[in-house]
Amino acid sequence: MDKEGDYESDNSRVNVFVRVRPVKGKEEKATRQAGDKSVRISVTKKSEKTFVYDRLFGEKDGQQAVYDVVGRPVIQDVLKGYNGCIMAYGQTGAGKTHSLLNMANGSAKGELNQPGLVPRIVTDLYIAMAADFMGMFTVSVAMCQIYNEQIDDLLKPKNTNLRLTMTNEKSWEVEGLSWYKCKTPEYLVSVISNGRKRLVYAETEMNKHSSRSHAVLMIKVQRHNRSDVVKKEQMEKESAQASDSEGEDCSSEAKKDVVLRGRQGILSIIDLAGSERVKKSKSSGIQFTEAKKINNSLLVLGQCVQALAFKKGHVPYRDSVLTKFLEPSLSGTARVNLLVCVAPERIHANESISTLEFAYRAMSVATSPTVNEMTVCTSPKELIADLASAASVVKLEQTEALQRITGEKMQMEEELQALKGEHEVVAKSNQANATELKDVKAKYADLSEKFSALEKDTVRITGEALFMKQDLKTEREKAASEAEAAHESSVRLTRENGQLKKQLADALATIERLQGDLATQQIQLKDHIERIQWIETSIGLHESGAAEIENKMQSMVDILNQTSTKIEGLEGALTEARAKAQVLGQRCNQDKLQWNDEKGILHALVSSMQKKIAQYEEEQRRSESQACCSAITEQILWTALTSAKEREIETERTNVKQGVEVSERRKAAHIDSLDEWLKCGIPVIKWGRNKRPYNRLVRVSSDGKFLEWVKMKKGSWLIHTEGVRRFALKDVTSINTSEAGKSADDILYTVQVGLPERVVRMDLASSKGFLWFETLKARGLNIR
Ligand SMILES: Nc1ncnc2c1ncn2[C@@H]1O[C@H](COP(=O)(O)OP(=O)(O)OP(=O)(O)O)[C@@H](O)[C@H]1O
Repeated sequence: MDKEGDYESDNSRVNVFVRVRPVKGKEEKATRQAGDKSVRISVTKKSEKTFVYDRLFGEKDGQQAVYDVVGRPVIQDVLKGYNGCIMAYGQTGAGKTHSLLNMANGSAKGELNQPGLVPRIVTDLYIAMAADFMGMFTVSVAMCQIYNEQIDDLLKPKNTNLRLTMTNEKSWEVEGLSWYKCKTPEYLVSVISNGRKRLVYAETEMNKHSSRSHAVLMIKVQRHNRSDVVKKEQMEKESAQASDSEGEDCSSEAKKDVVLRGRQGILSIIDLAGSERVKKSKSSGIQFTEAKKINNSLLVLGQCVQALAFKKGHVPYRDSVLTKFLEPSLSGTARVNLLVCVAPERIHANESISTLEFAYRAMSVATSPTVNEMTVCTSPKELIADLASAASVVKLEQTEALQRITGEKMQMEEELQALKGEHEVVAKSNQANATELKDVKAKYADLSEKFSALEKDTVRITGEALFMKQDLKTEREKAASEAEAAHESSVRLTRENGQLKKQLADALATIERLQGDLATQQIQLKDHIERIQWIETSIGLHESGAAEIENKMQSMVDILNQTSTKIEGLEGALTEARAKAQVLGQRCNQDKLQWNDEKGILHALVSSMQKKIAQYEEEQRRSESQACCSAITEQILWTALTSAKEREIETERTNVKQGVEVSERRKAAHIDSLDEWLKCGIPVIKWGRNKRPYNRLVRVSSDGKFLEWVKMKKGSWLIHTEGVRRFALKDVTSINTSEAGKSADDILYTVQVGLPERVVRMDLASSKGFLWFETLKARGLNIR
């Protein structure tokens, strides 16, 4: 078992790794990672299946992680002489090509930052070879695709429809497939990139760049051990003992009597086309045929894996070109790493489950990889030349390395020297500055001392000069008094005077000279003071920041002071405003009191008005009831006036009832008077909904065709001309009576006019009304 990081590969069976690519867009996920080896998948939300593999790569695992586990161990095996096979299997669009063939040179869109297994394998392969000095390596590459069950060479486009032929080792070989030797990784990558360009891709609904063929890349690595050289005769003896050994037949090459023993490993990297549901991929025409062939070959692959997993006697390798091609790997002589790619979306859950089941079965396929020994015949001369060239390469490398190291060392030394020089210059200038400062300070002290000494001298000399002047004055006075006092010694005195004058002139000259010296010394002193001031200024520059800050602080203090002054002013204004507010408040209180008074007056006014309104309403009620009384009185009068007529009507009714014949004249006279009464109308009181009485008059129109409901003027029995409602007498459907109360006046008359939907009711209550309506009825005026 090989160990890669925390993964231990198992060479006794196919190693299976599952990679779940990131989910696309906002699709719902059906897969869930459970640890670094198992994946859970659910078709519906309730059912969930768990599968365990050699390693699971989730969305966050990048290409390097996949390479470390799937790719790197296989390279080690191939370098040891085993055949290796890395195969990517999965539904279309699940990430097989992304994982295997993405090139570091960005030969396809979006590949640049995520190189897949192939470029990483190439790099590591050449690094491993360079580190193995005792090995002589030959790397060759071949590429082909299985497209519609046909094998085409990808490195030599004219080589199409190649045949698979059985080799001595009972495995299949692609006849006529071109192999290219690659001395450098750059060349190998460029060959692979060119081959990739010839792969058939198409855009489908499931994948914009869908592989339509199974892509096969084969890298053959031959390693001969420089130290493992045998003589031809010895080799022949050995091969006689073990006749099965692979290798070149050197018998025809007499001069090549030296044999180099070695090993050969072929690494096959297979990017299988993805299985697809035609319904989903919407493939049609050529793409439909391609999909059918792809699905069929993958089906046979599944059957082969199933047969191998269950160790069945027959494995249907020959049922498809793909399985024929894969037979050497699947039958166990190679180390096989299967990378199964899965799409995580729930819409692909069924396909993903089939893929995971296939992968799970593949884990049971047993392998027992064997080392491929091989020999190469060569002559001692060739061997020596190879060793010499290898040695020269190493020497060249050594020389180059030495040169490079020496160059770097020299450069570093130069840099060190330059740094040292710079350091010295800086140190010197520091020292010089310190010395200069010291000198200047000493000079300053010296000059200060001299200056104070000069000052003292000046004071002393000035004092002396004053004393001398004083003495001279005294002497003159003395001389004058003496001249006056002793005329005779005037000559002597004059002479003495002259001498004294001379002494005085000398003294004055001395004073003048001393004064000149003093002035010169003062100028020098001034110069020195200025110099010292300049030095002090330059030294004080460092302190200027502090001074500046102090100034700023001072200005801030000033601002603060100004602000406090303003605040004080504002406080004054505030006090003033408060006083004003107090005055206003007082005034407001006064106004409030006044307003309260006015409010009281208003309240009194309102209550008096309310009283007046109540009085007025009372009066109105009284006048209404008076009107009502007058109406009743009038009714009574009316009743009295018409009682005679009533009696006549009664008689008439009795006559009508008894069928008594009334004389024509009498009848006419009576009818006339009745007609008149009907037209005159009957006053009625209508009680409104507001419980108030309203005066109304019910009469028959002058043409005798209408029943009129006449509105009276408010509170009187005067007819309101506009308030007449007319109902055609022919429409009066019924006049009913009902007893509303006990007295005759309480009888309610309901006059119904028109159809039921236009019913107008006139409710009248009076005995006179009864008579009136009875008369109307008796008159038989169209009443139905
Ligand atoms: N692990 C991943 N990380 C990011 N993108 C991925 C990953 N796997 C696949 N993809 C993206 O998904 C898309 C389909 O991937 P890819 O072409 O490799 O699928 P495929 O399995 O080779 O499909 P087909 O069988 O149709 O060729 C590509 O755009 C690819 O960049």
